[in-house]
Amino acid sequence: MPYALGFDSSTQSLSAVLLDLETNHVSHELGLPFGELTEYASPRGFLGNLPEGQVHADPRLWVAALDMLVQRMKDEGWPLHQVVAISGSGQQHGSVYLKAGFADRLAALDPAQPLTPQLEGIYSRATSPIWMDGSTSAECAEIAAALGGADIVCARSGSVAVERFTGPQIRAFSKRDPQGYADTARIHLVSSFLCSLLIGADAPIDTGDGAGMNLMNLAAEEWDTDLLNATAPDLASKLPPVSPASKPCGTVSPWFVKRFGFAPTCIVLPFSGDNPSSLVGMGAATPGRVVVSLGTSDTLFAAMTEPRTDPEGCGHVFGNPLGGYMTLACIRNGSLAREAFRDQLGADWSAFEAAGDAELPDTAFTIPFVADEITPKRHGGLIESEPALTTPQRVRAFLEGQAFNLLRQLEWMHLKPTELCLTGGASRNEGIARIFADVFGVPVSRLSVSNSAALGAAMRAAIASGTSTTDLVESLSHPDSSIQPKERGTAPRYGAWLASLKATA
Ligand SMILES: Nc1ncnc2c1ncn2[C@@H]1O[C@H](COP(=O)(O)OP(=O)(O)O)[C@@H](O)[C@H]1O
Ligand SMILES: O=C(CO)[C@@H](O)[C@H](O)COP(=O)(O)O
Repeated sequence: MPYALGFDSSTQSLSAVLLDLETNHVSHELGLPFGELTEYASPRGFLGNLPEGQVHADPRLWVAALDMLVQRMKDEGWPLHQVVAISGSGQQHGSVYLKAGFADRLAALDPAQPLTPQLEGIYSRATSPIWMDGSTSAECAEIAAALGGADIVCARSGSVAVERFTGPQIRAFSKRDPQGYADTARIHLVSSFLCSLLIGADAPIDTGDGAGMNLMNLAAEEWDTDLLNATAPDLASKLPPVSPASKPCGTVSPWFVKRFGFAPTCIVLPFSGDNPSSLVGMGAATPGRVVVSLGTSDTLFAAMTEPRTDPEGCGHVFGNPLGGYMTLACIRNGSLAREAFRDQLGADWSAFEAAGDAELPDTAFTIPFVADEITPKRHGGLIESEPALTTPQRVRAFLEGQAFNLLRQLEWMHLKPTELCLTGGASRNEGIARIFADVFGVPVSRLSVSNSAALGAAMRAAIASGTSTTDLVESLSHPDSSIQPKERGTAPRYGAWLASLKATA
């Protein structure tokens, strides 16, 4: 019986989904929260105590997690020898810096030894900046100036120069540590780094995740020489090639074959970003379905046929792994802000469940930016309009504020959804899902598979091995029964919220 396997390495965990290709159903699912790997001191997947604005992760954590997760899959009896195709995805924008000899090291791995120690000393930068890093405003301005303006960077790459994007992060590294940059022979995204481990060679960067770098020419689907030159010296030689997500880039390496029993013929597709991969998993790669992902970040995305950029400069165009483009807005104050507010209230998630039933006065709203926000750009600081609300009301106002901020993205995206598909860790909370239905004024649905990014990766692998996309979407991306919005809308509060948001600009 053939199987397709998908991985997803998001901010806080690595997960895997195995598809049975005879029935087109999920046969196995497993997740590994990075906090379990205590030696990396990253309970949330990233390191603490860095200079202001910098958020980095230890790349060895991702390597160790891959080794550990596949070992668990083997121990649980997953039919790894019957897997015919694998793909995966990674949190977007994060980058890994490697010395010369990375590919040689991968090719010479000893299957009797774990992965992490065999890659010691190969990193030219000890830590990897991730999407939460906001420390590169100066570099964004320099790149925009070199290209002749923010609008030119946006027209070419799909986004204005953005602090968390890989190009500005590479420029910052080349300025802060010129020797470390000179010692770097290869720069990978989280996605292409993990794919490299799997194939035992340098993997390409796919057009979905590649569009989140401010380095790829969106129309040509190739590195943009002017953007490369504006970013850092000799950058072209340090990047792997760009590839469509659908073109196999190798087979599983001997290390995985010998250690875990994969078939040497099992093909590997380029990994993509977690959001592009989730677009596939949610059955939204064909325009029509609008997805909200409530993971560490909150994102709203949809497929689109023509690239449409955000006049405010916060939204993005990425490649759609199944062809064409996708539109995306990313909110930094997602799950970690919900957790901080929950803890501030001394509550637990049941208060968020209960908030679905709370009623609010028309004047009550909350600007829910606990930490600095990127969409829109604002300094952190919670603003609650009404001092005397109950806990369920305060939670409702907070969640409505988060939903309002995603709702307003529909305008520049020119989207008018008739339904919203929710995914991500917080989407399982019924109260949160109900509030999103009320704010958007449309029914909300969810999939039974919780990790839509790993599912999308497995679906991409299945498509490459000959399964029809339509059959997969029909079997796997069929939303469950939907939550209907309440009759009484949230419109008056939305107006007050928008006015307050403008006033804080
Ligand atoms: N019952 C719940 N209610 C609200 N949020 C939840 C609940 N369970 C998990 N979460 C949130 O889900 C988040 C993790 O989501 P996930 O999609 O796994 O993140 P990522 O993919 O970014 O690693 C946690 O930070 C947590 O706040
Ligand atoms: O920066 C973005 C998208 O542009 C984030 O959405 C990252 O891709 C992290 O994703 P999650 O871990 O929150 O799923």
